Amino acid sequence: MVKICCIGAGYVGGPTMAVIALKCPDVEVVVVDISEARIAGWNSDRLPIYEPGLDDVVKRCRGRNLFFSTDVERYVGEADVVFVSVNTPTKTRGLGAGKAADLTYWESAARMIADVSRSDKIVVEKSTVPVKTAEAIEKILAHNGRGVRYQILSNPEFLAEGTAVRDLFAPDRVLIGGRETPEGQAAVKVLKDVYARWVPEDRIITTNLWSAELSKLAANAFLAQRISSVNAISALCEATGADVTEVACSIGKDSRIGPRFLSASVGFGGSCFQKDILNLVYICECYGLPEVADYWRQVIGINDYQKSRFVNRVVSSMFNTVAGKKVAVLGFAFKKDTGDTRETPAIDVCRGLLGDKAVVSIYDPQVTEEQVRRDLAMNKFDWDHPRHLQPVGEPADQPVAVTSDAYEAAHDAHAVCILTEWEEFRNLDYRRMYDLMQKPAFVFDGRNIVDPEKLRDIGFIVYAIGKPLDQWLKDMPAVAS
Ligand SMILES: NC(=O)c1ccc[n+]([C@@H]2O[C@H](COP(=O)([O-])OP(=O)(O)OC[C@H]3O[C@@H](n4cnc5c(N)ncnc54)[C@H](O)[C@@H]3O)[C@@H](O)[C@H]2O)c1
Ligand SMILES: O=c1ccn([C@@H]2O[C@H](COP(=O)(O)OP(=O)(O)O[C@H]3O[C@H](CO)[C@@H](O)[C@H](O)[C@H]3O)[C@@H](O)[C@H]2O)c(=O)[nH]1
Repeated sequence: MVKICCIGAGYVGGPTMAVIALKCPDVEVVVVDISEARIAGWNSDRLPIYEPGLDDVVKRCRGRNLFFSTDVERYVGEADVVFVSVNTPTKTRGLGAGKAADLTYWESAARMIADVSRSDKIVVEKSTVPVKTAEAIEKILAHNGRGVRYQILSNPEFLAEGTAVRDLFAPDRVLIGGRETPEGQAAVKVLKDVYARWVPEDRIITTNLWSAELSKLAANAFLAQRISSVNAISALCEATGADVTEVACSIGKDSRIGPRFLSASVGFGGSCFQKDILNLVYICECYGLPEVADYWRQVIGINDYQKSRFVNRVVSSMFNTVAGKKVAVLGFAFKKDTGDTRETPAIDVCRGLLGDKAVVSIYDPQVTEEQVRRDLAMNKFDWDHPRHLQPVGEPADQPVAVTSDAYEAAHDAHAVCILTEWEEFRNLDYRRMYDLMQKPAFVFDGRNIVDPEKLRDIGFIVYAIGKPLDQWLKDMPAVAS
């Protein structure tokens, strides 16, 4: 029986291993982590991450062939296949600060594997890493190996949060990169046989190590580029009277373009896109490709522009000042169906509003008040370290409230900003909201989930990303002066 151990019980390690355990009942899967709180969460009735369908998967195999433990060394030592799914944050200091991947956690995991291993192992890169990381890991293991033989595989993860279980059950593809030696190919086969238990063979792609590592960064860069492209067009729509939803639908009908990932928004967030593109930019610079680096950097540039453009619209529409005005923020997670707030556009928007002295009232069905305050107090990129190691500043004494429903957030507010596309925000009683609010009452829809015309009929002044502007906004400058 193959024994699997996964180092890192986070958004990737937890769900991925739970699905492997479910689909391979004869394989023992142990997920280990240095964070006691995380492991305690996985062993409890309240899992440490919110992901639709995950509770059920974990309940069906936890204690049978799926285990969560802090005894990292024991289970790594016993495993045949060790997945490494630890944080790979953006460096905040030193060479490559603000761009390069910080491989501290990866390196310490690799050194620990070398320390405790007494039998040959396949080590699988599950974290997203710079191209050529496998070479560095091989060196660490080879120089500390005491005769143990290792094969390194790259098996990047493509799941998206909110749909992780669905994505893992029916992935578009599973990618496995390995050395092109007989030993390397034998290791690829071991991992392929695990996935082949439920993934059709034609969806399991095998490549060389560097192609697999680079494909992950490239896939995220392409996805983020689509969002920045449609967001760039959204600004032009507002200037011309075109409607970005109609434009996206029209171009998406071209089968060469396709309809998905063309929703204009307040900006993309999440733990991956920005980090991985910065990583790609840094790699390009290191290989002497500044033009390529600049090309990808601009995807982030447009994303930052989109977030500040949204704040500018709010401020300029409200007579160029939000000082002392209550603004309700609906949604703080970076997308619906997750409680994850890493790099969420809501942080930048709230900071922008607070910078203009607004009083902000936030409601999100899955994000706690503690998390909101941590996020608003945290420095850029610090969120991507294991939670118990995150340097968190004292929450500043800011005029921020976190409410338990949308109506409470909107009570007495001058404006509502919709920043996450939660289903419940589509179905709010906007007439009731309007009655609760100061007048003129504004809605700024950063996700295009409300019908602007219906809200205008109620009496709201509505701004929706990339949609024709109503007269009020046409009369205001797009950029606050
Ligand atoms: N979140 C996603 O949707 C997603 C999808 C694909 C790939 N990825 C990549 O996967 C990796 C992990 O992402 P995540 O979202 O699961 O992060 P996460 O922060 O949720 O989980 C990482 C876990 O690793 C643990 N850890 C760190 N160093 C450790 C060590 N030396 N020993 C044991 N445990 C250790 C941390 O305590 C943490 O619980 C990153 O490289 C990320 O870019 C993430
Ligand atoms: O048309 C769209 C689609 C997405 N978004 C935003 O883009 C961000 C990222 O969304 P999504 O990609 O769905 O979620 P992630 O969980 O960040 O997943 C991405 O990042 C993961 C980590 O690398 C990869 O594994 C996934 O394949 C990749 O989709 C979110 O803020 C979304 O709201 C838009 O604004 N418009």
